Amino acid sequence: MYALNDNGQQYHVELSKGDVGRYVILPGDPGRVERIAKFLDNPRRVACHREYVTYTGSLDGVPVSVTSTGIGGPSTAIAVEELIAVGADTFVRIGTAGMVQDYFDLNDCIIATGSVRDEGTTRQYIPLSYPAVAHYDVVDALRRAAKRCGKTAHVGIVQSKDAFYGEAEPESMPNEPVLRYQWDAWKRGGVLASEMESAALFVVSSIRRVRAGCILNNRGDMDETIRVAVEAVRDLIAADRKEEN
Ligand SMILES: O=P(O)(O)O[C@H]1O[C@H](CO)[C@@H](O)[C@H]1O
Ligand SMILES: O=c1cc[nH]c(=O)[nH]1
Repeated sequence: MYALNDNGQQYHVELSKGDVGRYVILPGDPGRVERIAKFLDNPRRVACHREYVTYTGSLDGVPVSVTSTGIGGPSTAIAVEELIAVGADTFVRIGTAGMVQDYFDLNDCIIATGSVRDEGTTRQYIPLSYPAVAHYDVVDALRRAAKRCGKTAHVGIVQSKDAFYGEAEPESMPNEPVLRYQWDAWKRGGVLASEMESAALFVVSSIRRVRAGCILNNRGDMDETIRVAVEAVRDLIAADRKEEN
């Protein structure tokens, strides 16, 4: 099912079984991987190919990895598929986002419970009536971790799109009336923020029966958001350990 390169590694992420833990933190930006990896014990770079940079370290003695997804659904779906193929089963995306609602403080973070599938990748997996939802375990772990870290978190639906400039500069698009109409609909519907990867992450994860969640940041301190995500992974590790024993 999965494509391998000449070294027997996953074709795009260049990883093999044993290179990553079951818990993987997923930033979009490859430049954010090392910054997140510094929160792990003994992090080391295990792969770097295209937009996919991977570090593996540990938390509480359990292997945890960080892999960048690149921008958008296509590269995210590939990362998630290939990470699952080498043993990952729990994902936490850490990303930046534009705020749809205007009542947030710029320091607040967003925890996604689901995503509007306003992108093309997941339509190639399953009809649009299938929801893009985060896994309850990960949402709950993120929510509790934010509280412990003293970070205000808004929990709810986000939007995943393909065209960054459709959000950033709709006036430059022939499709401007539709973009504005839709943005207004998301706002009235309570959508919290707009980004580009969570729908692909949630749909692929649901279909493959693994767990995924997502925490987003606007202009706030990224290290604070990373700390929340790392705390949430610690919680998941502890809860999984308890369940296994
Ligand atoms: O900060 P990351 O994780 O890359 O996420 C957001 O930033 C990029 C756009 O600038 C898109 O990938 C969007 O989803
Ligand atoms: O406004 C923004 C900021 C980050 N990412 C987005 O998709 N939109």
